[in-house]
Amino acid sequence: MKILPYQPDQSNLAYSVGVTLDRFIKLKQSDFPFASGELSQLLRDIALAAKIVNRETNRAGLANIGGAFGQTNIQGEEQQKLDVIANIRFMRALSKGGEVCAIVSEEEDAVIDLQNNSGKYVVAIDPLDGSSNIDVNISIGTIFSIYRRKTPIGSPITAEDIMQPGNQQVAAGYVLYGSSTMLVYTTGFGVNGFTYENSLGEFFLSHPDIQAPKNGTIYSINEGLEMEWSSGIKSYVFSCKEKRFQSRYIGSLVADFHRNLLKGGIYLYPATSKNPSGKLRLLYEANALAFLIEQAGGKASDGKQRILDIQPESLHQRTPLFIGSQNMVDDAEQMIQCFESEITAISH
Ligand SMILES: O=P(O)(O)OC[C@H]1O[C@](O)(COP(=O)(O)O)[C@@H](O)[C@@H]1O
Ligand SMILES: [Mg+2]
Ligand SMILES: [Mg+2]
Repeated sequence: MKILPYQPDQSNLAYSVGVTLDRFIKLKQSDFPFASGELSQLLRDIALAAKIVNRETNRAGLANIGGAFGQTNIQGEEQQKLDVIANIRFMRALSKGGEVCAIVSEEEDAVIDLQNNSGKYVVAIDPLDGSSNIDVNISIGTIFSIYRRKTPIGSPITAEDIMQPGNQQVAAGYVLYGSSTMLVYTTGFGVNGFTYENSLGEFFLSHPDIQAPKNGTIYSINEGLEMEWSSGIKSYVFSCKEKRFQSRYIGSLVADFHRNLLKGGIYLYPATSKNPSGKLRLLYEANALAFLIEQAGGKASDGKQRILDIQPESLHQRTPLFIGSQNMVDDAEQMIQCFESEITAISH
């Protein structure tokens, strides 16, 4: 009986499909000798729900799942059907998985206690990001943050478990439902992106160890709100125009963030009279993207402080957000603070 050592094929006849997300999670888990596999399973549960929501988004136009749901959420925003569907899908996957004790969702007024005595993790989630783009076939996403609970497993959920600053995240990521569907995440050891291969039903590693360029030439801001900008924001955006930077704004945070993460750029959503604390939510939008951008060598600020150091006070609290390439966010912060200190000086 002949036994030969396996020789990987060199002919390139069958191209390598790459590393699946499952295998990657397993490989990365072995980096942590004391890992018990729960976080790995939780990431798999999120990936499964993402595959289902991906299918729903692909056929949103066909299957009468486009359009408004006919209710508003606690933020007073009209819920889209896909907001509600995505919320149901992620809730179900997270509750069935068994790793999670509580969920904070954009679409739920209160904390959802899964009454799971063995659940170690708290998840904050924006099930469907970019809702205004659902019906017009523009990229949308899902954003998630994962924390370890602070109180003993099995004890009642308390504010201590929920109101954790972003620097306590153990993992965070997003799913982008675009021309291709991608899942990008970090567990605090770099950022990796996976592309969904529909026909195989698998996410494959396509963007290993993503690094955000220190500088960029793209700025993303809703210019329709210019009348409400502070002079610091006006002067920063003007400086971008002077440098002939490109203005790119999709109106889906995940999609704008993803482009700027790969190409270099800055996304700005400042405070406005309509949203004096900014529009984006700290717990399930800003914190996750801030963890990712820092892991990729970029920066995230509210104009004054690091997003990840903000102590949350309410579930759906908003924050101004300046996020992207390190040097661009530094510049924006400097301009914002310089104008604000001038205004303070004048007012005294
Ligand atoms: O329409 P505006 O004011 O520019 O706001 C767009 C921003 O609001 C959001 O749609 C808010 O997120 P949701 O769609 O999850 O509510 C972001 O994705 C996007 O960046
Ligand atoms: Mg959102
Ligand atoms: Mg949303």
